[in-house]
Amino acid sequence: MNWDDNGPDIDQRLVDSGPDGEDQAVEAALRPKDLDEFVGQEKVREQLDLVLRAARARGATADHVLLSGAPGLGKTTLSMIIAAEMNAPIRITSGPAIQHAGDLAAILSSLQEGEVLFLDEIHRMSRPAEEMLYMAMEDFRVDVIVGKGPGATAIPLELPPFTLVGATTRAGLLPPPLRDRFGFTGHMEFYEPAELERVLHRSARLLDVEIDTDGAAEIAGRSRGTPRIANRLLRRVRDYAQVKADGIIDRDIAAAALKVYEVDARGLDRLDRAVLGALLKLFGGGPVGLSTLAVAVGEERETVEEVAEPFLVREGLLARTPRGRVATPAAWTHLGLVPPQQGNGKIGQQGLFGT
Ligand SMILES: Nc1ncnc2c1ncn2[C@@H]1O[C@H](COP(=O)(O)OP(=O)(O)OP(=O)(O)O)[C@@H](O)[C@H]1O
Repeated sequence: MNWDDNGPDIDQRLVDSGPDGEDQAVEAALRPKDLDEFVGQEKVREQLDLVLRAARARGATADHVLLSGAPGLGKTTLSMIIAAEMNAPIRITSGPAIQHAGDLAAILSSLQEGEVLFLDEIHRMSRPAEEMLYMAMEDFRVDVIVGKGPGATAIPLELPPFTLVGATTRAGLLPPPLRDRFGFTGHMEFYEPAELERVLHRSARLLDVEIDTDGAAEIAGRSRGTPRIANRLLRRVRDYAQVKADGIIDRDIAAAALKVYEVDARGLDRLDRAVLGALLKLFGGGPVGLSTLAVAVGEERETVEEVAEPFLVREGLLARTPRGRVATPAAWTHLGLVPPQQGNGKIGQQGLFGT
């Protein structure tokens, strides 16, 4: 198995919150273009609106903005909205693409006045680049080092004022000196089902797909609080509706389509249910060690820990304890099983997709 610091390399899952090739093509068309169109995230939206309005009123460049939150919640989208609201161009790059301070100097020195620089995964930048960024953010200046060893000289380079929008999945990973240089930090939360329904209705309109209220609710409930996943599920349900029905998405069509794609009523997929199923059926709900659980489902430890568990924990279906992994009562209910003290872990009446 390939395994880099991005996480385990398993087949792209329908419920993965990272982008896939098809997403990248479609996402551009589905991105809200201004703050009014951007669904949910009320706090971040309201605060950002103030920051941007004030900057516009002063005729100044907006303060640097840090956006933290899980993949697919709209950080890239918000950075584009910031540029649009400031009527400024945007440059998009990412931490892993900037390994040398020189890479960053080249980008910074080519920015136009007022330009927005979106730096995704800012926590994965190299240390020398990060240190150059401190000075660039604060003084709009960088020192370019020319030559090596004792003869090396630092040539100061003035930069035009710009707005840095940094995105990170975990603000806690940023060194405090970097975090402190952002004038505004917005934490993006997972979306409520009702908000995802609004995202879905909007996307369906743009994709020219007919969907009713119940159909949108059915997809929203399975989208793990993430607009990217909601939009991806919508496209798969649209395919099903076109091939198997009249193209209109209602609750039954959405449920039938997502049964085919093995995404259940709470958004768990085959891997999630395999982990949960093993924990319940083979180990009586735990506690069981991670390695044992991984062997039981035929996956790597990292896959179970990094890919399946975070959502199961977030959903309150699994707990990580010092003695091992433990299923919660909700896990038994979700898989239609009866906890041992009530009935020795026998399979109950409910089917997996009906719960
Ligand atoms: N609030 C929202 N309203 C409507 N659509 C949204 C919203 N947030 C995200 N989306 C849609 O979800 C998709 C993913 O959003 P985006 O690329 O901005 O996420 P991200 O947080 O930058 O993810 P990553 O960290 O993986 O780059 C886009 O198609 C975007 O249109």
